[in-house]
Amino acid sequence: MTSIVVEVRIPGSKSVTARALFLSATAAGTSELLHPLRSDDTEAFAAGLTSLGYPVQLSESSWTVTGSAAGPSGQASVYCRDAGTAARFLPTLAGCGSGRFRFDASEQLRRRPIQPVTDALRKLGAKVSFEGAEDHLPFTIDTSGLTGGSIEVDAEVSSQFLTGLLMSAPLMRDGLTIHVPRLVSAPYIEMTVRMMASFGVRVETDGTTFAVPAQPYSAQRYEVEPDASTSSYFFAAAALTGNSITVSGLGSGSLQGDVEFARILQQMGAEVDFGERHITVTGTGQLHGIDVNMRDVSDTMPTLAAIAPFADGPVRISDVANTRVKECDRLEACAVNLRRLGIQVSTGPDWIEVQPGTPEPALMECFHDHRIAMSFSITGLRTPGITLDDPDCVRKTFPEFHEVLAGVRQAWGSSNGA
Ligand SMILES: O=C(O)C1=C[C@@H](OP(=O)(O)O)[C@@H](O)[C@H](O)C1
Ligand SMILES: C=C(OP(=O)(O)O)C(=O)O
Repeated sequence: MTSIVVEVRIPGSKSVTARALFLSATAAGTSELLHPLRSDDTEAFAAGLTSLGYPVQLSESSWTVTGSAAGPSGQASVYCRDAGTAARFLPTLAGCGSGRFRFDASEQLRRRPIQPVTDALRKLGAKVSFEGAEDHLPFTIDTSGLTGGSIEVDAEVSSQFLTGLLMSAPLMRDGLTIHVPRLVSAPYIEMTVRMMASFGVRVETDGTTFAVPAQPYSAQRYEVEPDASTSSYFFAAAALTGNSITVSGLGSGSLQGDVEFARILQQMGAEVDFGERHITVTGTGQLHGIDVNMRDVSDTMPTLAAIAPFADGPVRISDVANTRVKECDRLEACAVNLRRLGIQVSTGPDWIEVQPGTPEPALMECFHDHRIAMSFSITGLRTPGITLDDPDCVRKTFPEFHEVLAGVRQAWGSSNGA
């Protein structure tokens, strides 16, 4: 079977956009971000920086950030909406300033863990007062700058705790050495270290200790690469339907660990051309069962779980405990929806196993989680009649998802002569 390759334009990476915004804000001068992601999460991040005194101007294809080497000063209130990145990265920046800074978020994000961040703030000299539950948002930071020095941070629940501290470390009086006994989602830390280098700051690391001297960032003109986690839905769609898709701007040089999702599809039987700056996935009509550890790429766990029933054997995904503390408990959310489709599934504390089967039409419960909505939309390519209870929740990272998916289907349809 020959299939026509459809190229899909994927918006900028959420994680790269958030880091580029942070690093631009803390570099004296004006930085320009090219092709950033415009979505609920990155708008919350940009608005948070603007509230802290680092104005971000948003236009269609580039954003301009007016940075300053000094931490924020005075009083500010930051509302993080649903964005884990904003809640975990911005408080340490606020701590490096001088004044009183209040942080709050949606009900969903208020429930998510943040204690390693607030513990670190206190150890480094700030006062943190919680309004409701201890060690959760909302809280207020009273600070006159962070001393820095040496600290231990457990990043087993989220790597975002470490990223916020790393990016803030050059602003601390003595710089910061961080000992990290446990780390999940390690590729995101590599991304942080590589992007800090792009903005002029070197981190010395052996993988468990990270040493960052006090030093200035430098302003940049920075190109944001397409989002690899978002690309996973289109790669999965191609693998599932026997079509071909290319994403340009992603490949072996990517900053994002989630590009590895394409290689998982390859192990399952898809044909994958993994270039330096493009990835093409072609469905072969074969999708094999797999036993795969997704600790490094867990944002793509729901993508795989949602296409798993179509494999010719069980799909077992392991080492993904922290997907239980994302926008929702993603292991349970996948299990609930797969069962609604009539598929046999079992879960444990950090794993899910999906049996092969033929999904029946059903209403999918999104749990206000963009990744659940996008993943089960892909299941719908093979099972007409699958609907979502909250299709708009995709706006967290990809407001145009449904339109773009419809466009890809149409392009495939016409290339197949349909
Ligand atoms: O640093 C980042 O940009 C992110 C890190 C990951 O979180 P965890 O480290 O909590 O797994 C990922 O799930 C999230 O979407 C973005
Ligand atoms: C976990 C995610 O987001 P957050 O940055 O809110 O943690 C996600 O995008 O899948």
